[in-house]
Amino acid sequence: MRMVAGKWYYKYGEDVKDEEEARQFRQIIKELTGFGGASNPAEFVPILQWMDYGGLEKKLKSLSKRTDEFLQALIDEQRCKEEEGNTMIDHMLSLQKSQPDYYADQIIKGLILDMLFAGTDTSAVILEWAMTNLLNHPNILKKARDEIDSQIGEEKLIEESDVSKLHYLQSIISETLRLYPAAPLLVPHMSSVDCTIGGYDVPSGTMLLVNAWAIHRDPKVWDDATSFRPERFENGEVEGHKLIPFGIGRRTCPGAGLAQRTVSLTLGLLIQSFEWERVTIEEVDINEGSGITMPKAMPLEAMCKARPIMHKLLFKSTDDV
Ligand code: HEM
Repeated sequence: MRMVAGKWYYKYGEDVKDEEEARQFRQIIKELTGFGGASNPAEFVPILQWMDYGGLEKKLKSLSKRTDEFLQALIDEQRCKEEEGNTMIDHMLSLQKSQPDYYADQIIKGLILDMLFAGTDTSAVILEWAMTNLLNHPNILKKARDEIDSQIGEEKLIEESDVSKLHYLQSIISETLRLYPAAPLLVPHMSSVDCTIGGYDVPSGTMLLVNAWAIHRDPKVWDDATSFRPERFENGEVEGHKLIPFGIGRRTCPGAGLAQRTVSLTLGLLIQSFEWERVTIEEVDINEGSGITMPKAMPLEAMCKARPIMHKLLFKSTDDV
């Protein structure tokens, strides 16, 4: 939310200007993510729709009203400020002046929600799975660290523009997205006309789910399908559409490039800056929990200590002061 509205809602202390507002936001996000993973029986048994089975529709309507009011208040607050800032809302409000029909408040609120839901948990989950697999495969972690040390050196931290040089790091991310796609069933689609898919007749208006998780682990499509082996991506492009963590076609994820850059940069910095170890001799648990973005069943715990580059850079920055 710092990028979106210039506010901290998850940090405690002096950076949180309004604790009540932060509490409200955290509550809204908690409820929205909870509903994101909920399945609604009424979508499969239409008769349940008119009796609002489980009260889901009523709860969602009340939550969407609170969310809408909260986001509207944020937009109004930014609009009333005398100085124009550098947040996402500021930029969209300035576009609203030149294109008022397109950048209506309703669209701005939708874009904020997109950023929050489609963009944050997905990237965080991928990072957690990548670190889990690196801790379970210390040889892969070492190879990634060696690549970073040889390509970037020990005098500076990785920057976004360096990521394209780190091919092995990117293979690790592709392999993580293959085995642990953050949206394992992509996003539900609906057939707009009668069609045939894989020999099955599908009437128009049918909900279609693509099981990317199963495609990514299909032994007919991948060698040694269930092993974590980033080397399989080292020779460049993957043929066909067998790797689809971001979907394909017109509704493919528009944040794919951003996600790949932020995940690569963050993972690269974690590897470059710290030595990582498991907290026990046993491998880190790789069971999948439930939820729309396929989290780990058990949150990752790991030990780390700063690598020499951190000491060097920290002392350098103290010297500069
Ligand atoms: C590792 C991170 C991410 C993964 C795995 C991911 C995956 C996906 C998938 C599978 C879809 C559905 C594609 C389909 O319908 O077939 C999707 C849609 C979408 N994603 Fe992402 N995403 C990620 C990060 C992001 C980020 C960072 C943003 C924006 C900041 C974003 C914005 C969106 C939006 C707006 C849609 C809906 C597109 C539409 O329906 O036309 N995603 N994403």
